[in-house]
Amino acid sequence: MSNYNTDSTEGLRNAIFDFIIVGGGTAGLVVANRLTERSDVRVLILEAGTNRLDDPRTQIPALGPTTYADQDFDWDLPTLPPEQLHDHCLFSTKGRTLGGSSVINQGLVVYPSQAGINTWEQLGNPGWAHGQDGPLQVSFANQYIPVHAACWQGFRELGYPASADPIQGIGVGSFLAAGAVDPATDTRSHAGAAYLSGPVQRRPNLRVVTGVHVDRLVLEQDRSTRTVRAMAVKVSHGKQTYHIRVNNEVILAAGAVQTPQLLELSGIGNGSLLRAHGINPTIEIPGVGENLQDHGIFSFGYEVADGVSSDEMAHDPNAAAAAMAAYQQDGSGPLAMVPYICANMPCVDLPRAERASLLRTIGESSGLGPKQAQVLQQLLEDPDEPTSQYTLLPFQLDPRQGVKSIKALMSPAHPGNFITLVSTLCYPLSRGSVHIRSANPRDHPALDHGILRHPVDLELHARHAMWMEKLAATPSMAAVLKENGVRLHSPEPLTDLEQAKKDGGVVDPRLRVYGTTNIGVVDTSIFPLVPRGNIQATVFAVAEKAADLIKEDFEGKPHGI
Ligand SMILES: Cc1cc2nc3c(=O)[nH]c(=O)nc-3n(C[C@H](O)[C@H](O)[C@H](O)COP(=O)(O)OP(=O)(O)OC[C@H]3O[C@@H](n4cnc5c(N)ncnc54)[C@H](O)[C@@H]3O)c2cc1C
Repeated sequence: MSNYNTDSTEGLRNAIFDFIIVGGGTAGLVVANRLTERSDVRVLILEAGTNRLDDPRTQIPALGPTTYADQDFDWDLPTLPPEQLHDHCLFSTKGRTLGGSSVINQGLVVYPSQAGINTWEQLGNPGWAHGQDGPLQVSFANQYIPVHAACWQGFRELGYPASADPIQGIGVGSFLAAGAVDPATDTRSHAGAAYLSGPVQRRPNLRVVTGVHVDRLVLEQDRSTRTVRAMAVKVSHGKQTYHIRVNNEVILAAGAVQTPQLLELSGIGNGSLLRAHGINPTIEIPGVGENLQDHGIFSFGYEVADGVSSDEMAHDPNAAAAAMAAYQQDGSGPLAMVPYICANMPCVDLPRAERASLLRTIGESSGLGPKQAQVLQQLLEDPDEPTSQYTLLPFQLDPRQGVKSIKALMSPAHPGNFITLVSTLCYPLSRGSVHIRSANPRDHPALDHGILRHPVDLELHARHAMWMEKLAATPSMAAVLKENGVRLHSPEPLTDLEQAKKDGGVVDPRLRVYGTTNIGVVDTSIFPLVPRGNIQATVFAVAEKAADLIKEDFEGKPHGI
């Protein structure tokens, strides 16, 4: 499916690599690119999914949603029905293709706040603070329609004009989100395009193999130093399984759900849980798979007034054909990029006394460790930190009862034109978990997003939902919405598809799993605290920094280059 052939497993059985990267996704490709800048380091990327780098659905910016629930692109993982959501199932879309979730995501580039990222240092990770730069192409759309201007104006009417500096991550207020789109080609700039471009693909020291599922790491214990070393990874390819040996280090970059799964399958995790599944624990780290964080989103859909344009290409074949013709002619039109108006909003209608009593409950009713409770309290008390990110989506989301996949959520069920206002919690207090259900690597793990488990999250979600209604009622917004039009709303928060896990002790500040000498983790699973808003910019930044650390460590070794 791509000119870049990554199908062959020939010679892998007897090969040995300096680094093996598990997962050719967002973080994995960054690290591979940076490590292979040194020509004498041999790197292997093992990606379970497909290679669709040449597929138009991965190139045309607005076509990402056409890949959802398609097994060639999306793991479409099931989740546990949480009791606090009256047992409604949530769903979890995750990239299953070279480039990972960055290939299928919505493309918003939102920069984290300085205060939020700086808490990572407070949580015991020296050297992990706010910074920037990299080859990802980021640009602004130019396909604005009246609903964008109305929303922008609506925020102003409520006293929240453009924020001080969304790129530096300071202040609250509305902002125009950039998109991961290369303005020179009008194509999506995902991890594959930015970090696995032609010249990188041709590096002789980089091998990429897709369609190979990593089942577990093969570990060896050094009894004298009481440390564990990864000797190889066990992979399956069709009906075959084999071990691929590693010289230096295995980097786990399989994402927030599958990295903990792989650690547990390899014997690293909570001892009693592993034994219950017949796995002998090699290193007992109880926090593996715990502390899963999910922003959670609430959405309200509004039918727009007659004659106001929004998402006609989603339900009108003529509009879709016109959009494709415009894109093919000069990269213009709604397929080129979906522009997003966003706002970082504090919880404005929460009186000071109520806020104080709400904040007192932070540490009382959740699995938050004291350090996390402390930094979250600090962020929630900070007047310059938002508690929700609002986003205007110029299309229909219909979170009706019984919707079990993101594909159904995004398939227009109503004939009219719609917009959707979404509120996403910035710093959720609820915590979930992800753990294996069995020792079979093909069984999906038990995924519990934890959404709404903490009462503060429920209160903030509810108050932000009410404020979204205020926004919709501003004169500018009301002018573009249909009076008494169809309304679509979440019966409860959806997951926003982001998770991050930190357990107070799975990796050290150089991202190496405790008790091991050569197992690193580089993906969203190592975020100590999920940053506010959409997180891909942070994933790219973290992976860049991680690559520097890995190179430094490699060079510091006696056999280093
Ligand atoms: C639908 C959707 C929309 C999103 N929209 C936005 C947005 O607009 N803006 C934004 O900032 N963020 C967005 N995100 C989030 C962002 O894209 C992700 O957080 C980020 O890309 C995750 O990077 P990662 O490296 O942790 O994991 P991934 O990029 O998911 O990479 C993990 C890789 O590991 C592979 N893998 C897993 N298990 C195995 C195994 N056992 N063996 C081999 N390979 C394996 C997977 O196939 C995958 O390729 C969105 C995410 C999704 C899913």
